[in-house]
Amino acid sequence: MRVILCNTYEELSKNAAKLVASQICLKPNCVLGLATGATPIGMYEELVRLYNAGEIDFKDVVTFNLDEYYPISPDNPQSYHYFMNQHLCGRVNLAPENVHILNGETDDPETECDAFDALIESCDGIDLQILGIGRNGHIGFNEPDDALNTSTHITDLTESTIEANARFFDSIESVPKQALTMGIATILKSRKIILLANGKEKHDAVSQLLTEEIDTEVPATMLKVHPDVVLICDREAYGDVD
Ligand SMILES: O=P(O)(O)OC[C@H]1O[C@](O)(CO)[C@@H](O)[C@@H]1O
Repeated sequence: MRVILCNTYEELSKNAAKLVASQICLKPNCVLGLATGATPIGMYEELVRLYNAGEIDFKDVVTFNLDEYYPISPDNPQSYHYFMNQHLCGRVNLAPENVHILNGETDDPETECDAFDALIESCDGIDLQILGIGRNGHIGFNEPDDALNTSTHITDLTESTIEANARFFDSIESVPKQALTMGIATILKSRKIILLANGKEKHDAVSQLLTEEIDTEVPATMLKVHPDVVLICDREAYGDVD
């Protein structure tokens, strides 16, 4: 795993956006796997800036989002549909038919998840997957457990994730208790992966990732089997602070 250590969140965001922009320039019809949460917001800001400067074009780019709460309406400002529209899709020329986000309102989650994996396969897989990391080491919403699901699936959120994400909701009671998420194999099939982490809250997860053996109780450690992962993190997350 290559590590790019950054001094600031701005530097982290620009480095991540630069790698995404290079992917788009190399392959204008590339398939991107996208993440939500607080961490990638700066990267999306930078991508929008590059788009407005005429440096990248999203016309033929295809996207698949990692996860979505369940149940949740796409109109809910805390849904990942809403997030993506606000931070990227509504601000660049991504074609709506090329944007794929799991439906948090489906009454048949299993069929929804199977169809999502099949659609990724039919697009010849993900070229570049962006990931954040949960405080407990989750990637997507693959929570620590004694076994991990390989394909896209519905999952229960842990108390730790519900508490961490309550900051985005009116109250902890409003945080959905479940989510739909790409599975570990869905993520690992991506040709290249960028993992973003900033802030001291992520230090334990990052240090477990870098120092521990593969362990389903720290789902991010599964990334160690992938040949092309870049961790872009700040010094607080890395632990390199005075
Ligand atoms: O960037 P944050 O808000 O700390 O979230 C960490 C990760 O957890 C999630 O909320 C769940 O997948 C992701 O969206 C994010 O990458």
